[in-house]
Amino acid sequence: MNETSISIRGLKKAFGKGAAKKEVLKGIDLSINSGQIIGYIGPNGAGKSTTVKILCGILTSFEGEIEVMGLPLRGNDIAIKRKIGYVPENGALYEALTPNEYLNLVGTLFDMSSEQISERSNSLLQYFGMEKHSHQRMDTFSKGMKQKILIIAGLINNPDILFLDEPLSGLDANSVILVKDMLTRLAHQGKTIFYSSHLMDVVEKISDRIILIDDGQVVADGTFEELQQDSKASLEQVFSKLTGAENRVGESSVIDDVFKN
Ligand SMILES: Nc1ncnc2c1ncn2[C@@H]1O[C@H](COP(=O)(O)OP(=O)(O)OP(=O)(O)O)[C@@H](O)[C@H]1O
Repeated sequence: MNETSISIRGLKKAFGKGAAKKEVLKGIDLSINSGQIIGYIGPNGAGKSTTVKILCGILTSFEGEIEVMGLPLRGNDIAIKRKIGYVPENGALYEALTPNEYLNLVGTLFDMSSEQISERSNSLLQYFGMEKHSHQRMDTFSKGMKQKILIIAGLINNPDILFLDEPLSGLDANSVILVKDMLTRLAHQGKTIFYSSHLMDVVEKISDRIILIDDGQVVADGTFEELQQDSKASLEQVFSKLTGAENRVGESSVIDDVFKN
């Protein structure tokens, strides 16, 4: 169980060149164990999605050393992609397809047999109450229905590590419960869950360890209780305190000024 599944040393990432160069990740060091739910949080633009895209082998240029399940990411991205799942923030589905067709396509890319694909996708479609829509074109789906298919697609290959970038967007309260329960069970099975989200109440409840980044650097790392530092603060309050938003609250009087007439 608790072996290192992701090791990150001195991770830096910049976009653009010359005067337009922007450093987004400024030296991240993390060691993440399997069987844990990692809540990866931070303000807008802090570098969360960039980190996830690098770890999933989508962004291939970066500085530093990363190992995923003992394999250096550089040079092994295909082997690693076989063992991970990724639920992107703004996932593009092939919407002219039905869920069955789409999941079949994704499973085939992972070299799964058609029996394996239909067994796993049927169970997951049923779990999310989507089995009755399995033959319906996805361009007729609501946002939440599409999101459920993205989550199922991220799990179809039975990944050892599941990366989720704001996975609950569009999901109703019942579906959020289903996802939370599912992630907890998957972690108990030994999978690593790398969960990036702005929904502090969910992160607070499900994470074994919370990593807060701000401006491309880790500013807090620990269990929720450790981040609270003997206070009764909610994760939202801890977040505000550590990322400076707490000091900006008074500025909301600007709103009164703007709309006073
Ligand atoms: N392809 C790109 N080219 C240039 N800049 C980029 C690119 N992708 C991301 N950035 C910049 O990198 C910074 C971090 O972006 P990122 O998407 O990682 O933030 P985030 O923490 O996920 O934010 P959010 O919570 O708003 O989703 C932002 O300033 C963004 O503008």
